[in-house]
Amino acid sequence: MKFTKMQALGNNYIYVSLYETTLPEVSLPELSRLVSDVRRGIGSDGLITIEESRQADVRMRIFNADGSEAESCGNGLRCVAKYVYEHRLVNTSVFSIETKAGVVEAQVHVRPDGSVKQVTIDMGEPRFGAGSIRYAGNSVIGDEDVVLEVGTDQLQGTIVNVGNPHFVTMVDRVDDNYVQAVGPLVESHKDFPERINAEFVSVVNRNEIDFRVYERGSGITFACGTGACASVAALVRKNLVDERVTVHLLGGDLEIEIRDDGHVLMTGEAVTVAEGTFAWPSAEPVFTAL
Ligand SMILES: N[C@@H](CCC[C@H](N)C(=O)O)C(=O)O
Repeated sequence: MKFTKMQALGNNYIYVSLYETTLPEVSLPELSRLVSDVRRGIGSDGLITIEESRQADVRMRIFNADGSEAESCGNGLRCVAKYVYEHRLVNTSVFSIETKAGVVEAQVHVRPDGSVKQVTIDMGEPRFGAGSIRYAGNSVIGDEDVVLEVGTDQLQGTIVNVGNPHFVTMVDRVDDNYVQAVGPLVESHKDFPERINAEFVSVVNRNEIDFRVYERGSGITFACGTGACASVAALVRKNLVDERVTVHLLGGDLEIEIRDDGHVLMTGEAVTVAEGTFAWPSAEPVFTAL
């Protein structure tokens, strides 16, 4: 199986273009678990396939490192956009990408040598509150917040659906130890039957925020594009930041803009790390031992 490893702000996936290669006879969740394993596979935050679409110019599917399929992936969308443009699977710099959550628009910023380093994605309009996801709790506050019982603490956060689900909590200062301790409890909280991505954000000023994430199905990652979009959308709704915000993530910065029509625009890097062939037959026995 041919693959490309790409990363965006350190959020790295194995990309498999079904235009150019065939998949081994294994389910995609299994394949994602296998390639994501840094010791027995390749090592990544998950697997992304690039496929033909009936509704858009191309289609992507995203699987987390634990094999669960997500609806969307912001960093993945930017890498897919770079990939399909540079591989001439599209011939315009603005094109559409189908995800499990619907179709979004990508714009690649083409450099003089024809390569792409920066990509903007129009992520569409976010939805807010318990009604925008599968929520099984009974602790709703206002239109968009819920309170979770986490150990002996109560944690208030904003629910935002940007294709996939997010719980955005404000903290005084981002703290990686806190994210490691509390993130998994939020991700798998009983109030979220489909689990959730947990974001911890602190406002630096009206145009900058610090951000950490514990991703559903992948744990702590260096960056989460949809999480950054969800966080800025939540903070704009609470009038705590302006409509253009630089999000400082563990892996670097993302520029997020909330347009007048409510659409969230995300701009940031997309980088190719390696291309190769995954030796599936020799890997198979290793996988079955997992
Ligand atoms: N890292 C991604 C999000 C990947 C999916 C997420 N873990 C989920 O399960 O919803 C991003 O950049 O948005």
